[in-house]
This record gives sequence, structure tokens and C-alpha cells, in this order.
Amino acid sequence: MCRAPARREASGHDSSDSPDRGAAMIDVARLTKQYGAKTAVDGVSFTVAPGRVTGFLGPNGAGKSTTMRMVLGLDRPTAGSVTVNGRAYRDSPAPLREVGALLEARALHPGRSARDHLRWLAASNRIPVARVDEVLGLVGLEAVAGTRVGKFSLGMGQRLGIAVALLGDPPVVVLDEPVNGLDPEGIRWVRTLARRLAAEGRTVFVSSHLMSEMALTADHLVVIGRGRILADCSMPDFIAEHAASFVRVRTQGGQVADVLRGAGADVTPVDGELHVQGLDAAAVGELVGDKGLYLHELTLVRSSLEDAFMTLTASSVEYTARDGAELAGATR
Ligand SMILES: Nc1ncnc2c1ncn2[C@@H]1O[C@H](COP(=O)(O)OP(=O)(O)OP(=O)(O)O)[C@@H](O)[C@H]1O
Repeated sequence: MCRAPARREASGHDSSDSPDRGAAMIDVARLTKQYGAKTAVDGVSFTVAPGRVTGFLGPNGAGKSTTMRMVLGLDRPTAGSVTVNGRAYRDSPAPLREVGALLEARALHPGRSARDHLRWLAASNRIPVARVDEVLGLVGLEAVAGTRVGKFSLGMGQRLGIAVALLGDPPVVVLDEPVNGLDPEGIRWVRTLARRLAAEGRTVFVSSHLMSEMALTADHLVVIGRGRILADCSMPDFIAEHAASFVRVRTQGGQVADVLRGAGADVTPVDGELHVQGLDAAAVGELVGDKGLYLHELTLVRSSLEDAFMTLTASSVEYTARDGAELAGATR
């Protein structure tokens, strides 16, 4: 089901209990973050499971980055808890080996080369230095490994950020807007990488504003709006539940619409075509054929993730604009 999970009690940050090391997952329990009077995250609970890509979606200001920052111990929850592999991130003795993360705001030393940056991180996390060239290869930055990071394009910076995330070969990977600034080839590369990491059994948690990209990348979705969970379900279930598919029919005259309505279908004329719900394409074709009528087009139109997302979050967009175009812009 595509519902937000029932609220449950916070499990606390106690890391002394034996964590379930076999299941490298992120467990968020009644997580709340307040900034003064503003509740950025409001009692959110969900689990990010291994072996699949979980997409994290929500309009601007929904609380995605704040949640991800709390997962990574960069922000302290006002209430509730987050555990990764059974314990709080800040209690991990080797965080980079446990969770690899790419966050929107990167703190890179502009005068340092990509290789030196990674070597410094490897040394301070007791990661073998040989892993540095491995990850540079993985993200396609070998040729510019000696270039100062300050000269990097946005896309190269994103690749370096992903190299940092993968440096410790972690079982859990958190990527906040990983395709920002990437060209189409880079976007495809991130998609393939995320899917491969999940296929290797890792826990992959990704936020993105690019719906078409998320639809191709994620197996499971957690959708947040105004700090609350709106949906937590598989990609197909989310789309099926929040956006209706229909059969598009082109024909001449009104007889076909009458036949379909007579069979109980819901028929809406739109710009010279009929949008039919309540009958599948085969049934439409057979009914019309039985009456000896002709069709010029018969197409199943599947609704997109974007349709479903817009339907679900329409009332949750933080900066709702009167103008429809601005509203679409508010969800990027
Ligand atoms: N440090 C802060 N101080 C005050 N308010 C904050 C702070 N960080 C975030 N907020 C507010 O908390 C809410 C959630 O912000 P957050 O950045 O988590 O949303 P988001 O879903 O990541 O949005 P976006 O898609 O725009 O990045 C917003 O209203 C934001 O203005």
C-alpha cells in the first residue's frame, strides 16, 4: 500500500545494543526537526532497505535535505531517532566505511587536487590509499585527478562528491540531488551506478527533482511534504495509486463514445480525442469492432511519476503560486 507508515515510538540512539549488521539499512523513527517556530521535519518514520534504490521525493522545502542531514549526524534531531546499520552515524567508528554520502553543500578545498582530497580523506578514515585511484576510475576522473578542485566544473565536482561517497566501499549510500549539474551522459551514469550499487546489495537512498530520472532509477519511493511522509511504497504502486492511466481513442462521430459509455466506461472528450477509463484497450477495440465502427487511434496512456507526484503534493508545495507555471517551477 502507498500509505505513510503508522507513527511509532522512537527507538533511541543506543549503539551498545548489538546492531543487525547483516541488514545495512537506514531506520528513521518519529524524526522531528524544529528551527525556531519552523517544523522542518515532523515525526517522520520510514525504513530504507538494502538491495534496492529508494527515491526520496518532495517539493521545495519539504524537509528532504534536513532529513538526510540528520541521517548523517550533521543535524541533531529535536525528537526521534535515526540509525544506520543499527546505530547512530556519529557513534560509528569508521563512518565513511559505513555510509557514503553526497550532500548538496560540498566543502572541498579549492587548492587541493581531486587525488589529494581523496588521499587525505582515505588517510583520516584508515582506508587503503589504493582505493583512491580505484574510485577516481569508477567516477571517470582519472584524467583530471591532479587538477585543482577549484577549477572543476559543477559536473566534475558532483563526480568527485560521488567518489568521496564510495571511498570507504560502504554498504549504505546516501545521495542528495546527485544529478545536479550533470549532462545527459552524467545523469545516465549516476542512474547506472545507483542501480549497480543496489544490485550489489547496498542500501541506496537518493533524492532528486528530476522525476523522469527518478522514475528510471528508483524501485521504492518515500515522498515527503511539509515535513510529513505522504507515501512510502514501490514505484509502480505509487504511480498506480496517485495517477490514473487511460485509453486514448481517436474516431469520427459520436457513436464510439456512446458505445463505450453504454459499456460502463467513463469517456471524456479532450481536444478531438476521447480519454477512456474503466475499460482496457483490448475491451475498447472489441466493443467498437463488434459494432462495425472504426478507430483512428487506440493507445494506452500510462501516467508518469511526475503526474502522480503532482497529484499527491499539490497541497504540500510550500510556496504555492497562483500561476500554474510558477507552481510547476516550485517543484522544479
Ligand atoms: N538551518 C535552517 N534554519 C531555519 N530553517 C531551515 C534551516 N534548514 C532548513 N530550514 C527550513 O526547513 C524546511 C525544510 O528544508 P529542507 O532544505 O530540508 O527542504 P528540502 O526538501 O531539502 O528542499 P529543497 O528541495 O528546496 O532542497 C524549509 O522550510 C527550510 O526553509
